[in-house]
Amino acid sequence: MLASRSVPEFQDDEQESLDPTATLRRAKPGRVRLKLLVLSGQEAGSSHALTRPEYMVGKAPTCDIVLSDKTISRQHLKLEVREEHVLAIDLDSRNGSFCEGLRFSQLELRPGSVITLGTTELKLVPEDTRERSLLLSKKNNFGALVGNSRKMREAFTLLERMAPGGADVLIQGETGTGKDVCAETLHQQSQRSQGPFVIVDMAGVAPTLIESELFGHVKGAFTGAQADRAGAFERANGGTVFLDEVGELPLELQPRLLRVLERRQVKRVGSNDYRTVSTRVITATHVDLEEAVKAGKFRRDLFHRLAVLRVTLPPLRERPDDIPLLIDTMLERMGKPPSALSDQTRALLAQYPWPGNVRELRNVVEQVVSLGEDALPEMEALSGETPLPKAGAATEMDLPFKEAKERLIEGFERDYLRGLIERCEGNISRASREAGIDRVYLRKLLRKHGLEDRAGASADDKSPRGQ
Ligand SMILES: Nc1ncnc2c1ncn2[C@@H]1O[C@H](COP(=O)(O)OP(=O)(O)OP(=O)(O)O)[C@@H](O)[C@H]1O
Repeated sequence: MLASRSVPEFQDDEQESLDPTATLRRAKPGRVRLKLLVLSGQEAGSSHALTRPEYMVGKAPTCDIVLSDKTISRQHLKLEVREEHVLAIDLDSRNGSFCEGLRFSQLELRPGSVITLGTTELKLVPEDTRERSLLLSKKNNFGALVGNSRKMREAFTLLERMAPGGADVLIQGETGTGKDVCAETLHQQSQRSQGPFVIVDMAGVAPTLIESELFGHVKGAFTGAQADRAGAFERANGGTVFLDEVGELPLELQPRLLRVLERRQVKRVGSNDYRTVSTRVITATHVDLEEAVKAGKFRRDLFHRLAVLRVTLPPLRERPDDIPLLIDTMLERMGKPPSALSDQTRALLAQYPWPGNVRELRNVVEQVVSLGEDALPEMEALSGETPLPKAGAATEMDLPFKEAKERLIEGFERDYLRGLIERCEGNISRASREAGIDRVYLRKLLRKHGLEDRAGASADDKSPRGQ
C-alpha cells in the first residue's frame, strides 16, 4: 500500500528556529505547486502534493512516499522541491531511476516529466491544474500493435476504453505508426466485430470518384455508372467504415460526411433519397487537422465532430524504448528466434530516429533477416541516401504467399519510385504523367516509402497536395 507521511505544509516556528536553512528550503507560498502522480504499479492513480522541500521515495515504511513495488530500493530516490522544478537524485538504487528510457543519477524534473523507478512510473504535474493523466494500460499490446513505452500504454488505455463503446474515433499519427492496424483492432474489439469492416483510403481514390465511393450512386448518375452501387457507408452497415487520410476529403464533400456522422444518413449520387445506416466511423489522418482548419482546407464543424474521441499514435522517435519489443515481435511473426539479430545490430536500430516509423523498422528488420546482417544499410542510407538492399531479391519461398507477395511489391514500389522521382527531378506532375498514376496516389506512395522529401520541389508543385 502506498502511504505518505502526514507532515504539516509549513514547519512551525519552533522547528524552524532549530534549522536556520529551513526558511530558504521551504516551499514559497504563491508559486506553482506540484504533485507526483503514480501512473502504474499497485498504487496507480494515487498522488502526492509536493508541499515540502524534500521527499524520500522508496519501499521502506520510513520514506515520505512509500511504493510497494518489489523492484524499488528501500530508499530509492530523493526529491528536492525547488522554485520551478524538482531535483530527483537517485540514491544508488539497485535497479536505477529512468527518464525516457535513460538511467539518471540526478535529473531536473519539470511539470510533465515522467520517471520510472523499478516498474513504477511517476509523473510530475502542476497541482492546481485539472490535468488528468491517463493510467497506463497493463497490457503491452492492442491487437497487433505492440509497445511498452509510457506513450503507447497511455494510447492503449484510451483504445481499450474506446473499442467496445461503438462511438466514432479519430486516429492521428505519422505514416507507419500503425493507424490502419489500430482501426481494424477497434473494429475487432467492438460489438460490431461480426459486421463488415470497409476501408476507404481517401488518398488513393481520385477526387472525382470519392463521392461515389463513399455514398454510392444510382444507375446513370454519371458516365460509366452502369448500375446502382452502394457506397462505403452502406456496405459497412452493421459494422465499421474506416476513412483513411480523412484530411484529403475535398472541402465540398465535407458537409456530406458531417451529415452522415450526425444523422447516419447517406444519399447516393444521382438520388434524392436518404438511406439510414448503422455504421461506426473510424477516421485517420497523418496531417494536423487543426492546422488544416486554420488554413481553410478542413471544416471546423467537421473537425470538432471527428475529434470528440481521438487518439494519437506517437512517432517511434519519441518512444525508442519500444524498439526492442517491436523487433522481437517482428522476428516472432517472421518465425525467427530473437537471436536472428545480433546485439550490435539491435543497438544500431535502437538509436535511429525512424522517419518512416514502425513500417520502416519492419522493412529493415525483414531485409536484414533475409539478406544477413551484412545487408544492414548504413544508418544514413535508411533515410534514403544510398539504395537499400532490394527487398524482393531474397524473397523467401517459405513465407506465406500473401506476405511474400507483399514484400516483393513493397521492394518493387520503393525502387520504382526512387528511380521515377530522380528521373523527374522531384517534379510530381511529371512523375505522375510518366508513371500513369494519379498524383494524390503518387504522393501517398512516396510518403509510405519515406521518399516524400525528394518530391514537390519544382515550380508546378507548390501547393501542399501538389495539386
Ligand atoms: N505498434 C506497432 N506494433 C507492431 N506493428 C506495428 C506497430 N505500428 C505499426 N506496425 C506495423 O507497421 C506497418 C505499418 O502500419 P500501418 O499501415 O497501420 O501504419 P499507418 O499509420 O496506417 O501508415 P500510413 O499513414 O502510411 O497508412 C504495418 O505492418 C503494421 O503492422
